[in-house]
Amino acid sequence: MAAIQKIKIAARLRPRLEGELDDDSLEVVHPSNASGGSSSFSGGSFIKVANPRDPTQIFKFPFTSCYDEDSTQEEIFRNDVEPLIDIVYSGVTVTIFAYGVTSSGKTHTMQGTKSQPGIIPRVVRAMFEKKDALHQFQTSLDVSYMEIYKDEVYDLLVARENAPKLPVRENEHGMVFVANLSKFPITGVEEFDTLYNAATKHRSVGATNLNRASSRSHAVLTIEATMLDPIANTVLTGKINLVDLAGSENNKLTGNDPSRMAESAAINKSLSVLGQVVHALNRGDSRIPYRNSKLTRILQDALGGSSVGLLICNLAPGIKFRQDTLNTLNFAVRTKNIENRPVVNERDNRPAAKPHFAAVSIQPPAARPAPAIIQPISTAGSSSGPSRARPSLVPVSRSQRISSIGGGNHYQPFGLPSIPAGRRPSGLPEKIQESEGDRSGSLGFGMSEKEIDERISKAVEAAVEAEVTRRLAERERQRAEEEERRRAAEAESREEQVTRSRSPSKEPSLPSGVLTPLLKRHKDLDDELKTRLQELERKYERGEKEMQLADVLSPVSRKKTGRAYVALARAHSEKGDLQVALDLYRKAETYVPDNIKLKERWILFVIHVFLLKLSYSRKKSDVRLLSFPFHNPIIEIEWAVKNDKEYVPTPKPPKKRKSKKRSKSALGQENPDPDDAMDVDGKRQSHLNSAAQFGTEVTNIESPTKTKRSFADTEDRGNALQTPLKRQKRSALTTPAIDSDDEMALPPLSKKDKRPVVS
Ligand SMILES: Nc1ncnc2c1ncn2[C@@H]1O[C@H](COP(=O)(O)OP(=O)(O)OP(=O)(O)O)[C@@H](O)[C@H]1O
Repeated sequence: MAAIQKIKIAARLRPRLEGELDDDSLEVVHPSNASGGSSSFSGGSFIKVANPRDPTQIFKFPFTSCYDEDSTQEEIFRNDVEPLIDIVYSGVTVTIFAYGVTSSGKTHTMQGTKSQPGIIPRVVRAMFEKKDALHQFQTSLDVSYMEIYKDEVYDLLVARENAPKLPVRENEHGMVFVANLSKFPITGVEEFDTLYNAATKHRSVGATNLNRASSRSHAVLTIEATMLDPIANTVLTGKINLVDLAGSENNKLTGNDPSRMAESAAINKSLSVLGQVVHALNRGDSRIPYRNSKLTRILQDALGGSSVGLLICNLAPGIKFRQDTLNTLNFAVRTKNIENRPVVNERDNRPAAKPHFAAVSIQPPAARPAPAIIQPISTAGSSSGPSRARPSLVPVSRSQRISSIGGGNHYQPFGLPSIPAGRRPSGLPEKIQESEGDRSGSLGFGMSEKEIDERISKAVEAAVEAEVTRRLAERERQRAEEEERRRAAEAESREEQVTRSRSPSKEPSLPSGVLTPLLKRHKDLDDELKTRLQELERKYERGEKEMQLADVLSPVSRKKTGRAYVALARAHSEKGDLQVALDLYRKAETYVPDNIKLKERWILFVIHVFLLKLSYSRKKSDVRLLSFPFHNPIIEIEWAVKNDKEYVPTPKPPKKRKSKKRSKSALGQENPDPDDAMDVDGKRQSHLNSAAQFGTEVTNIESPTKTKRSFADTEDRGNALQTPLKRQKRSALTTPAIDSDDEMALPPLSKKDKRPVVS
């Protein structure tokens, strides 16, 4: 297991700016404070914040380094940053990032001013100083600088107008990099300053209420040190990423205009993803959402990866920032649990031995090339308990070896190992060499190079020939087997056919002549079935279309269409086109399937039509309405109109006898006997009762204030036969209309319609 390095956290409180109120909402407490010491960053210090909701409650955030408002750039650099330079020169990637709310002093800490240079210029100077001390290496430094603005990556070292959006990619080893990002070699501090000052002007900066020069992007400056060991012919590559994050913003405080708002949204989103990544790493999630923003993708190696990390939390004083301060501190608390597994990036430049596999025939096999290593090489005793850090996914090719840092505790903040003597620069962690294959490049078998080559060619030819022959033979065998199987199957099926034709049929044969009418009947049925099916399909398609149309309409349009269909249905029912009316009600229902009242009315209407049809069919041979099975004047009028007869009202039955059973059976009866209906008053009455009862039920569920136009109603109005027949017919057949106060309802009945029944 590689040694685990937790991200180190440093908190820095900036001094109050002009116009900011003096309050003690935030305080940096050092253990030496009590004893009157002056140390501003010794261990054991913490940040003290009062709970905004309950000021009596105090939160304490202990960090290894806590810097108060009097701390200097020099202090921070010497204490927390300088030790990391040696780690960079050991071939490890180091990432320092400044995090905090807008105007909390991130840029001041990272970049600083001419009079108070920040971490970046100090790191560069220190890098050059160290480089000059590394006599045994041929060291070169390169710089690259990018910004992530609105989740797009731009090269800050090229003129802004020429800077395209750069893609973030992953190499074959799973390492994330920014494609086409320029990298400039730097030979001295002045050269760097010139480049950096020019690049800084390209960075997106804007004025907000809180900061006159607020960074609108995240900036990542990388100094890469390449150290060639000319004797060992190996190359060490160390990097330091200096990240000045844009600050989280509260748009109420910043007073951002729309363009600033868009920037702010991008900043806040990427910072939120950063928070999610930190949270996920803390929980030990299997999926870390690095890919959710460019910022986290680029910082992936620093967060749970193979680099050493330092997070500087910048804090702004004052109640105004208290909530943001708490957020920053909470973020810091989570981040300090993130475990990285730093690895040394070393590339072996020595030429690899040729894989002289042909030599197998004449000598024991040469050592095989070392396979790529996905995990850092383990260091005994370097693991400290169960780890939640992701294993580094940086694989190492044969010529690139990675060693983990572990063991001793040379650098206090990161617990790095002590420096071994030798050609290594002072303070560099020890590499663990993996076993190498035979690197001599010479077989030394007493054969000339030419002879070996010839042998190789022969061996290869022979091997290829043998392989080709083997494969051809194999294919031939498979083909023969397949052919055999096919023939056997064919023979089997032929045999089966012959057996079947020879053996007498088990089914008894029908006498001639019987089959033909049966077949004919079967065909007729078949045709009928087909016609019915087609009809059904047509109906279904029509319904489908209606449903599809209903699906795309807005609820209001659906309601309107449904209402229109109801109106049409009503018009048709008035005309007596009951079938059409039925269809239209059905359509209306497609548009307003949830309208229960429409459903109820529709059911009543269907029953009504059914009863009507039933009565007509019964009356075909009878001219007298008295023989009508139900005491239903509407139907009687219908019948009279349709048959051009005079309407004679049926005398009221002497007494209503309730018989649930009969009534049920009457409704369910498919072929009622007309004579029964004629002779037995009770039976007729039961039909009537059932209908009336049904109508009453529906009426009961409606509001008593509503106009009730149930089936029972219809009957009452139908009783008003003394009115002209036409109106009676209309009022009777409009029965299934919907309540007037229903959304789908038609206009309420006129007063005339409602007038009392005249008997
Ligand atoms: N330690 C400090 N000493 C003196 N002045 C400071 C310090 N820290 C910050 N400032 C001042 O506070 C102001 C805001 O600082 P800075 O621009 O660095 O904030 P920031 O966090 O980078 O803001 P943003 O996220 O908006 O870019 C600047 O005027 C800066 O000079």
